[in-house]
Amino acid sequence: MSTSCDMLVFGGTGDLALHKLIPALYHLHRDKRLNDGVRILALARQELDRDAYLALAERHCRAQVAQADFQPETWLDFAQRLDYFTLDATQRGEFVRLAHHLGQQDGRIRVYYLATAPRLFRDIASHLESAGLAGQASRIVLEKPIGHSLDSALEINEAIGEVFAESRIYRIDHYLGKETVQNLMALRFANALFEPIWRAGHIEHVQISVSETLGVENRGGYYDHAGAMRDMLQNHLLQLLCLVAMEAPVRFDAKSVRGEKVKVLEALKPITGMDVMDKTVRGQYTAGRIGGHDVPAYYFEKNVDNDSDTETFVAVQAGVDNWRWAGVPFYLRTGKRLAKKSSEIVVTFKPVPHMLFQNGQVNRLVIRLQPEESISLQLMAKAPGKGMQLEPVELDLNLAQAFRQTRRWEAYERLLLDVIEGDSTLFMRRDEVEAAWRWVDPILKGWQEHYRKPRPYPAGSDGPEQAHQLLERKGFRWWQ
Ligand SMILES: NC(=O)C1=CN([C@@H]2O[C@H](COP(=O)(O)OP(=O)(O)OC[C@H]3O[C@@H](n4cnc5c(N)ncnc54)[C@H](OP(=O)(O)O)[C@@H]3O)[C@@H](O)[C@H]2O)C=CC1
Ligand SMILES: O=C1O[C@H](COP(=O)(O)O)[C@@H](O)[C@H](O)[C@H]1O
Repeated sequence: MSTSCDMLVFGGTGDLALHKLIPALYHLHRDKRLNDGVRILALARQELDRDAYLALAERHCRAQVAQADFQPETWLDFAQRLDYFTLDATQRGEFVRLAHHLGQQDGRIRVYYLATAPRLFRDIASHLESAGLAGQASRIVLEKPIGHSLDSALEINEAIGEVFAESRIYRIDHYLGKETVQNLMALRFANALFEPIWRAGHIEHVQISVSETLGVENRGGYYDHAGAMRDMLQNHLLQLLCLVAMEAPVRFDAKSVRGEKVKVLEALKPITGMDVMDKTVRGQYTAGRIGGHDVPAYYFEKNVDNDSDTETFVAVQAGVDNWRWAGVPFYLRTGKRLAKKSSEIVVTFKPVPHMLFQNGQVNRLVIRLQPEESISLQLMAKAPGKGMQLEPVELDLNLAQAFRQTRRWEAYERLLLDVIEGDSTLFMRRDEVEAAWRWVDPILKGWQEHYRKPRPYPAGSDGPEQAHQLLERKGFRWWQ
């Protein structure tokens, strides 16, 4: 059971709040994880009274939560925690009104969740401070992406840091809240088996793929200025890379885990200038078919420029320049409107030094984050019968089956609870975000100078052909 707190969700009428945050809070309430004293206040400019907001939130929550998990009486109970406050976050004066509405804090924890565009972060932090709302018991949660470049991230971090101490800033990356992502740490650091072979001497290459079937939906205005690199790779995929590549932290706490992750980001081999042509692939979807339906090209999506050069797909060959990983390629790829929704980390081991059999293959560890969560190790075994006919078989750990009685938590449930509890282990520290941008910025610059046009790929495919060539050059293939 959590501690009591006021949770203020700026951008409370937005996509993130209605699709992810409110449903996550509902689930926590339903599972009796929220203290009775947790109050939720959604804020946005739209003029709504409390009833109208509750109706809006209920409609979205019903649509997001599995039918079996949504009970009208539980919703009514949960809704007692919920309120709405109309406020324009750019207007300092409105925070005085907010302070009156909230009343005395009396040491009570206040969580400010900024589910708004990053351009509002600075205003919100400074207006909270001038209204006397940024005291020691308050915490601020920032959504990714933090800025759109290193400079803008530095500016945001600087501005927020003037109001909130780093220990009270929670930079969220919801991939870190996913169950299997944390299982990756359990696999690596709670099993002696893997550590001796988790290094360049034994690992041939690593693939991290996050593919989506969705397009940009109603977020074209944001996405067309971001693209796949800023929206996904700079944060989610690099965080996954960190968890694969980091050294064992001394303790499982915020300081140690984040300290190890930042070392990985700092060791990323720079990709600069013309290197982008060899080491990266940008793609943009054209019209195609997904799940039996025709879908339009990216440049026909709502709020997208119709001669947009924004990438909806990116693949990168990264390298981590340190003792453990020298010479091991890390292939990262992510894209929208691909053939299937899946997120996987695939660690391919080197072949045996001398193969005795005709059809031996390498061992692979496949960590599936979604749609189903599983970890499997591909081994070679002899097929029954005469002769040494080898076939790959899987040692399979299906996490949903292994822990059948437990509902799988959504990432936001865990992370919201962590903020309330004051545990920032699964959040990004300032230097991590900046180190990630420091690596990404030269790639974006290289694209501006040498690689402006993304390669087209039909919606429903597995991305542009060039993404396959990126691996084929080294004799590898993307794991399907
Ligand atoms: N949607 C998602 O799945 C994800 C989103 N994010 C990030 O979360 C943030 C929000 O995204 P998303 O929910 O999609 O965006 P939306 O555009 O759907 O929502 C923006 C919200 O901000 C409010 N808002 C805008 N201007 C102001 C203002 N001046 N004062 C107060 N409120 C304001 C809007 O309400 P109103 O106009 O009424 O003021 C609305 O509630 C972005 O940074 C995005 O990158 C991150 C991960 C996933
Ligand atoms: O942060 C984001 O993540 C989602 C994908 O999240 P997932 O949990 O469904 O894998 C992506 O669609 C969105 O564009 C991005 O902003």
